[in-house]
Amino acid sequence: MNLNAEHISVSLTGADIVKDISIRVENKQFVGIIGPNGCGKSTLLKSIYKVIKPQKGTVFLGDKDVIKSSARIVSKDMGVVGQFNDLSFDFTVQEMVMMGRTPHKQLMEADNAQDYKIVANALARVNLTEYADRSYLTLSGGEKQRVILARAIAQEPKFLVLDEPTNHLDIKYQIQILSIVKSLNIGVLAALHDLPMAAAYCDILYVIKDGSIIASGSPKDVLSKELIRQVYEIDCELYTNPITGDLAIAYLPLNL
Ligand SMILES: Nc1ncnc2c1ncn2[C@@H]1O[C@H](COP(=O)(O)OP(=O)(O)OP(=O)(O)O)[C@@H](O)[C@H]1O
Repeated sequence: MNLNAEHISVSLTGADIVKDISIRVENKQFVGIIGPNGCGKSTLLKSIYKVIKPQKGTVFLGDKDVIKSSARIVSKDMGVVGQFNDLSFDFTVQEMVMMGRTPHKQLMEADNAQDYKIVANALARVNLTEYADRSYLTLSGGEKQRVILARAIAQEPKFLVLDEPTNHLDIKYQIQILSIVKSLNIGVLAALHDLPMAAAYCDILYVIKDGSIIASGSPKDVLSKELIRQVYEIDCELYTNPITGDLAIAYLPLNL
């Protein structure tokens, strides 16, 4: 399913945070958004998944107008793994993941055997089968992150938005989460911090600085030491990892 966000502008408390950004995710592409802390990645994603209403711009998922459609309608197609997933009330892991089934049910419709099967499969996918009866609030940050991904998988979305999905995760689970997301074979828009990881998993990268896109294209075309210096204010050398053949980055010390 294609996502087409055009001319998105968001101002918060008088400050222009997202400035006329357009982003396109073609069917089944994995598209990454990179940029330094505070550049507007989360704000842009929130305006795409309906938490913030942008002052200007349009968002279409397939032929559905995301901004004008109800959250319930959009959630039939769009899954979201946000940055902060804390709750005021406690639920079991299984209950949390079952919430992913809500968009597909009528009001008060009971969970059926098929829902339980989908939830069990989603938990297995993120290696949390044994955690089904655990209290969500007692989990570590990384375990919570995997539960939220399982919830999104149980939702069976046609498009997934991820805001720094590998926060809190150790290296094995960073790789696992991105590999699972890739294997879903649906359109993905993800804000990512780790540049080599973004290069390895994304078909297209958009680079944001101060609320504007300053570069976009394939990771190979976009990532250069000049761009990384311009965006992150750090010197580096890029090279090809001799073992994996992937892009690798050696960051050079800051002169403090
Ligand atoms: N509700 C708000 N009111 C005022 N300013 C806000 C609000 N939400 C976010 N901002 C500001 O907007 C800017 C962009 O924030 P955003 O969370 O989009 O950045 P980000 O690129 O996702 O950063 P990070 O990589 O640190 O998660 C920041 O300066 C932030 O302080």
